[in-house]
Amino acid sequence: MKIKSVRARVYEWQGKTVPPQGNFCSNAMDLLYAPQETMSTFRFHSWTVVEIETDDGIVGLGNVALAPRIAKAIIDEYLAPLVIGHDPWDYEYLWQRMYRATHAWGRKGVTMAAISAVDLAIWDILGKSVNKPVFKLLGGRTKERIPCYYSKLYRTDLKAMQQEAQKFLDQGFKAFKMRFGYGPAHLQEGVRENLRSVEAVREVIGYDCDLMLECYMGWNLEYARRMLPKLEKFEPRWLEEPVIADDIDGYAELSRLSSIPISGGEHEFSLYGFKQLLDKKAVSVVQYDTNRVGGITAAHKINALCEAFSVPVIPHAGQMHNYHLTMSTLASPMAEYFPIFDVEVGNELFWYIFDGEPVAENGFLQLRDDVPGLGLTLKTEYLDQFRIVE
Ligand SMILES: O=C(O)[C@H](O)[C@H](O)[C@@H](O)CO
Ligand SMILES: [Mg+2]
Repeated sequence: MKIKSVRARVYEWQGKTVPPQGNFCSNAMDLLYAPQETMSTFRFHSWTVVEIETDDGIVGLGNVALAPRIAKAIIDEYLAPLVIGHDPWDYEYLWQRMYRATHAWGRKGVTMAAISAVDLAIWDILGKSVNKPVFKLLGGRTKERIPCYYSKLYRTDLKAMQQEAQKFLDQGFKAFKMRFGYGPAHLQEGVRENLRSVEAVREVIGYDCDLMLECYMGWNLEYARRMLPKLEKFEPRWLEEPVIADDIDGYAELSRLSSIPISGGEHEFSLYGFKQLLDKKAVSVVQYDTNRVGGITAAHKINALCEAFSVPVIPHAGQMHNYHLTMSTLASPMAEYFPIFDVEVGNELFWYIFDGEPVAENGFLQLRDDVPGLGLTLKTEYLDQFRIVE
């Protein structure tokens, strides 16, 4: 079998979006004087879809949501010529070919995300060619069902956050991730607001549910040092991305300092990036995203590394490419889950592009043994609300 063609198209959402609310999620821009709404930099309203076809007509689907137009250009210009004409079963060779050919400028960030999208499509082909779901090629079924956590609860007025938490508690979720709205720039009032929002959510879900706290790189080491002792009484499962991804020593200090597990990884790339995080004991929960980190080829290796370090892997984002990695290893106890919502930040856009994504039931997800490959097809229902860039 040989790869015959690689097609990368950008799906740009033109439909309704929920306007960004002020302080709905602390983020890396908050520390700068940024008069415009700071989350505008972190809105994922377009997505690159990769379709790889083999000479015997199998089509594999991949996807990438970071800098989609740039990712498409990298795929068209650099990555497609490196894989066309080759056997997709030589996936390690093809991964190394893409990684090494772009190494001078691409080891992390959008190039690694583009490599991930091509790699996902290759694995989709592998599964389809042997009529097996991808997780069966990685280690098989390690769980009857995948526990997942409800991930949204962007900061808004406390009553609305409590109603949202109640709604999904009633749907059987036992774990919830909420977002802080404030960071160092918002002074003591922001500290108080942050604590009040955690208290409000805990009031609804109680202490028999897990609560994860998301900073999305919006704090810094000094602020996190001040906040951690104040958060201990809320028994968070983890505190996520308190500092920017490059501040690995900052992560390591916070991990040493507090009993609250520090999580991160959605902005880290490649096996080597995670070796560094683990060697420095920077995180207690690893959260790579398979469509960023280097695809399934890289994520599978990182799973093994995390198993050796006894650090759990709970991939960023509830999307099919991550579920196959979680299903196939005991190192990954659960998955993140973004329910279907009106398009807001864009985490939910996946639902508008693909069919096949499992819907959570009672806080669990299921992957089927009889659906080959990744298990996704391209949705047609919302096609008229996208501008497609060929
Ligand atoms: O962990 C997450 O889900 C990410 O950080 C979100 O995608 C981002 O939108 C911030 O909430
Ligand atoms: Mg996060």
